[in-house]
Amino acid sequence: QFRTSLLDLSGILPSLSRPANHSRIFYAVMFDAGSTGTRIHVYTFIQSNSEPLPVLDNEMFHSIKPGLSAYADHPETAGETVRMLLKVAKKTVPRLDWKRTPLVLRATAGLRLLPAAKAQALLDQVQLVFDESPFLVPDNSVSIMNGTNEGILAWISLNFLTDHLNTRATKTVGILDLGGGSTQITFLPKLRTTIESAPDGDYVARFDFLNSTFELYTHSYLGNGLMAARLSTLGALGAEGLEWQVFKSSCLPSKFRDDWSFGGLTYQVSGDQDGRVGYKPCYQEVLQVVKGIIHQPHELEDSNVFYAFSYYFDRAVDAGLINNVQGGTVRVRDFKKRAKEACNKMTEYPAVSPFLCMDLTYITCLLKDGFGFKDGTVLQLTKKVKNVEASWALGAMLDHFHNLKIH
Ligand SMILES: Nc1ccn([C@@H]2O[C@H](COP(=O)(O)OP(=O)(O)O)[C@@H](O)[C@H]2O)c(=O)n1
Repeated sequence: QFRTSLLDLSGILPSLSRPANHSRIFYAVMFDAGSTGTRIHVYTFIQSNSEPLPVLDNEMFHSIKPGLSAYADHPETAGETVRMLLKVAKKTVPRLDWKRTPLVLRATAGLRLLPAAKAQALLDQVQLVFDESPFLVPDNSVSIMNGTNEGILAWISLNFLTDHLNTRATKTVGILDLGGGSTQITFLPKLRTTIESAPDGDYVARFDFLNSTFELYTHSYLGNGLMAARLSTLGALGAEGLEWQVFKSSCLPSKFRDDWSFGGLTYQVSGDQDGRVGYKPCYQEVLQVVKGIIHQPHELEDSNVFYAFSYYFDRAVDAGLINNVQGGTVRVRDFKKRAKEACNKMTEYPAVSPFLCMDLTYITCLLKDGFGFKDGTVLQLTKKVKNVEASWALGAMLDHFHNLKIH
């Protein structure tokens, strides 16, 4: 059932279709509970009488910061966030459709990084808000998604939106997702060796499509999202004594000092007044977060085109590499060039964004010394495709309706 559905959707998705005479509109709501924010995606689908399956007509998107994990010690406030976002669903979905419109929430790295009991308390609050709502609450509507699914579902979303999942398509696109807590790489290998030489564990995943099984290289690195990487670089990940410790880095302007929060904790951070500052020492620091942790897939060069989104997109905008609406293509060496500029300009304090040097250097290091991309590799930086968010959320909605049997 999924095959035909996905095929059908992918063929017609690009155009904003008008409902034909005897067509029915239906809605579905996906919440993305990320480490840095919570987002709602309200999808409008059209089911026509003549077609067995629906077409994606529209996505309504809204986000709130910070993420649910910021309320680890106040779970009711997390429920409040979701209740606020539900207003978007109430505005978008006509009242008569509420009771058959499903609500689903999937949490990612923010909740994965919390102690299980604290994460569960947050999910319980969300469940309460869902149960009180006038919408349809399916079984398993609130949960933490595993990293493999996060990578695979984002791959499905992006390939679906770029028309690479139809029968005529001969190639697919890879995805690079840089979240706050975790980062994902997913692509369809051309070479058997890529699968065979992948480490044991969660590096290969499959799902069925078009009479064949797609076998993807995919991995989610927990702790290698951009915000978690900042903490590791500062030596603050899992540290004690946050009240009195000041975490220093050569990636920050030397005169900079501030409080910085992630995952419900606040850290005092500063530049290194006496030590070295700039791109080179910074690269050595961020390398510790990447070296020996990130696996280099066997094939990357002249493999698929990679779509990069989330923080890859945001930081490329901050660095002036791309337009914040259209996105565009950049090479790995462009990130490197801007990282050097940002780091070697830090003496001109106050810097506009004190973490730009660290973030751009980490992205450069992750791409080169982490995944093993070459300086000349081209990345397609994307925020939206055909007005739909580049994210795992659409793939997760398709999985909800059609059970993609990811394994
Ligand atoms: N639909 C979305 C979801 C995330 N993002 C961006 O992705 C980054 C962080 O992702 P996240 O908070 O979900 O992190 P993880 O929990 O996945 O590690 C932020 O820059 C968000 O603004 C986005 O631009 N659009």
